[in-house]
Amino acid sequence: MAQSKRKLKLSSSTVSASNKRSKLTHVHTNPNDLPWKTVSRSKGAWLGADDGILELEEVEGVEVVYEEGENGKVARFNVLDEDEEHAGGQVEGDDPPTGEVGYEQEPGADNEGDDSIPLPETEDTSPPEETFDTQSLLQNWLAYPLHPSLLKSLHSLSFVSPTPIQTQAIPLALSGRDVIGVAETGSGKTLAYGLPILHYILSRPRPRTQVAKARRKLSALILAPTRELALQVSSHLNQCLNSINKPESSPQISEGPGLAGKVSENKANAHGKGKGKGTVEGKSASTSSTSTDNPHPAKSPPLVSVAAIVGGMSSQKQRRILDRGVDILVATPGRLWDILEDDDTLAKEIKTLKFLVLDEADRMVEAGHFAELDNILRLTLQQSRQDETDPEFLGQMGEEVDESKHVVEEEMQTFVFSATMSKDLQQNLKKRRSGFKGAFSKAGSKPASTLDDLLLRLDFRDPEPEVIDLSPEGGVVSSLRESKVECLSADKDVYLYYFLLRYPGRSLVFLSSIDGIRRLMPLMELLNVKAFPLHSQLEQRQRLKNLDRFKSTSSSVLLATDIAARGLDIPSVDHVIHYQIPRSADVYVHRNGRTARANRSGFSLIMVAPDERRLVRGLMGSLKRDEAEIPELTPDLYLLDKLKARVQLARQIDKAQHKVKKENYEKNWLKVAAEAMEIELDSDLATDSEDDSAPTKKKAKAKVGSLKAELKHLLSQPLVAKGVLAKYITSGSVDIVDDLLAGESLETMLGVKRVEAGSEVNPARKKRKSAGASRKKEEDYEEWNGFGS
Ligand SMILES: Nc1ncnc2c1ncn2[C@@H]1O[C@H](COP(=O)(O)OP(=O)(O)OP(=O)(O)O)[C@@H](O)[C@H]1O
Repeated sequence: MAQSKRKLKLSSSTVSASNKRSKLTHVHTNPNDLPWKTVSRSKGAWLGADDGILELEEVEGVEVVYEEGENGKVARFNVLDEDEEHAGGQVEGDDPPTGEVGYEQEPGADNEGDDSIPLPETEDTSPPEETFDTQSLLQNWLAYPLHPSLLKSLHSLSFVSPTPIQTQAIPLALSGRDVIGVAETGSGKTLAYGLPILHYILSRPRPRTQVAKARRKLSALILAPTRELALQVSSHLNQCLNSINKPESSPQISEGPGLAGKVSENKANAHGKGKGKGTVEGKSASTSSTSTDNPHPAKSPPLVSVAAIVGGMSSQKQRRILDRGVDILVATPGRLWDILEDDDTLAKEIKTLKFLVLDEADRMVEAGHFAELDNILRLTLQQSRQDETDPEFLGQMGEEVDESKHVVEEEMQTFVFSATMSKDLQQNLKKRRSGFKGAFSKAGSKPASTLDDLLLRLDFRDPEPEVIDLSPEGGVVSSLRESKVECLSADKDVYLYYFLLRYPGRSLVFLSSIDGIRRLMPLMELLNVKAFPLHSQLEQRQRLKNLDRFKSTSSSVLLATDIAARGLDIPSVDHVIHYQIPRSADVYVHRNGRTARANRSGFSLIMVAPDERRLVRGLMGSLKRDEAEIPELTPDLYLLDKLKARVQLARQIDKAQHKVKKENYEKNWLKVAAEAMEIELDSDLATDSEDDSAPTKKKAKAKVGSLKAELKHLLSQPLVAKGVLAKYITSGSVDIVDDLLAGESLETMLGVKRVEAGSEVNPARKKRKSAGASRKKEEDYEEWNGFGS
């Protein structure tokens, strides 16, 4: 039920009123007599329609004193003179650190342990500071004893409740257990392990001044298979730290004694006008002055630092960041191992980690990181285990390892998370005590796969790591609508083009090879489709740039290899298209997982050529599903046919352009080679390579020009649906006026209604068709011979 809410906000000056020159002006026993002010609620404070609060009021400069009365403790409210209250040395424009207290506080309750926490600070243009009541606004998080600053961050991110994997993993992780978490794509696994790590670091008393002086000791290592995923994980964690790392909002990692110290440090920061963020890939930490007199404020380090170490980016810069020390390191195994080979300090820190996380462990093995990963994991073994893995040691081994010999400073916790992990592997991991020996001892049975082998090398300190398996049946999330389209390989371009025009949105198209992307890119460009490539042969800077462009362009296409299949959290991907069949069921699940994330809806389409049907059947079989269950998308063959001409023309242009480029390259090469060898080229060849107006070149260019003009003309013609008369839209067999007036018509296809892709699929067949029926289907298919190339 909607209600008004009142908050009593105490400033530090009121908490320690006796130390300051505050002047008591009124004493009230009825809270309604206090000078309440209505608080305007900013967008950031919106928690959904059912947060139940219509109006929020706050009161400032009030001291609460509890007095023993006849019926127990009663609250008395001392209202302080406003001017006097701010005369406590507070710097202008700087909000004092506040200790807000819920109005409905139990008499006698201690202010320090109260749940109410300040809202995150905003930039200079911020509205009056707001308060909220954790009890009612973050009640779904209350069961978890997370650091108050983290709760504040969750609120500012509008993460009203934990996701199911977070609900299960966080308490276990907080209680020191090792966790193996398997949950559907987009279900919030990063914070399922990330929040306990941040909580641990934030809860250790560490004043900012100390943070600035000493090199930080690495607390957590998160390993991810791809650069993009590693960068994303670090930025996700930094997102939670944004308000925490601001010097003004939290001068100490944990609330310790010394409120006065807090106040003075905040004042100093206010003079420096510093506001900062966490460190990602060397991005600047917070900038603030530590002295009010310093005209050149020094950079102040973030309270918790997270760094990403990935290949393809300046390793010197990454080494510099590591030299300063970080709390959380997110890395791809390859680059990390490169660095570790010359960085003994870091290697030592890895030996005494508090948290080791393997995100998407199964992909890490596929990505060919086995050797590096294995080397890194060896560093995390307890000493006796390291001996155990040593080949020389193996030869001598035959006895039980004496666990009591281990001297462990602080037990490392291990978290392994993925959306796909076989049940067998989960069981093996759980029984890793015996499995571990099995993996290394000569007599032990061999692990089932490389992944089993690798994961069995993980040195869980927990005798029985907890396995949480929330993976959905069949591997796909319930908010995803899957579909398929059957077509000849040569027609996939036309079908893709049709799909992109018919269902505008953000589409992620997966191809199995980089060559395929290189072939499709120019076609997309010629057809005026906004497409960006993403594959491993692009420079890292370009990869990130393309990802950013895709994220920020509402109707665009990302043509990607499977480096984009795992973990990438791109908001609002409407469609995932499997242009080529994924090579395994896991890849199918992860590719699909780029859409329909965090309970949003999504659509996936798999393009199946006749020779790929067997593969798809196998793929679905591994997911314990029937291929016939996947509904078919029903393209409009009339429009498809019309698009064929455009695609064919684009192909011709591309071919002609390619030929010109190739000839240029060859001739240039010939010229360079001839010069190097000091020989003279045949006159024809020499003229051709130098002169742009040479007849052959001229001819080729003219051909490209005329084809381009033809395509331009075609693209300028509206694509008109069957039965629609473009000139007389109220005539013809289809009346499109209503749709046009309602804005429901698709601009690129006249007479075609704007609909979601999911609404144009044939209902799924529950059971495999009878032999006769499937023969009929094959015949239909033969009949529709496609477009050819
Ligand atoms: N408690 C929450 N409430 C709302 N959104 C959340 C919550 N936790 C995480 N999210 C958001 O959900 C999205 C998906 O989270 P995340 O990337 O961690 O998923 P994932 O399970 O790791 O996915 P994948 O398996 O594809 O890697 C992110 O945008 C994240 O910000």
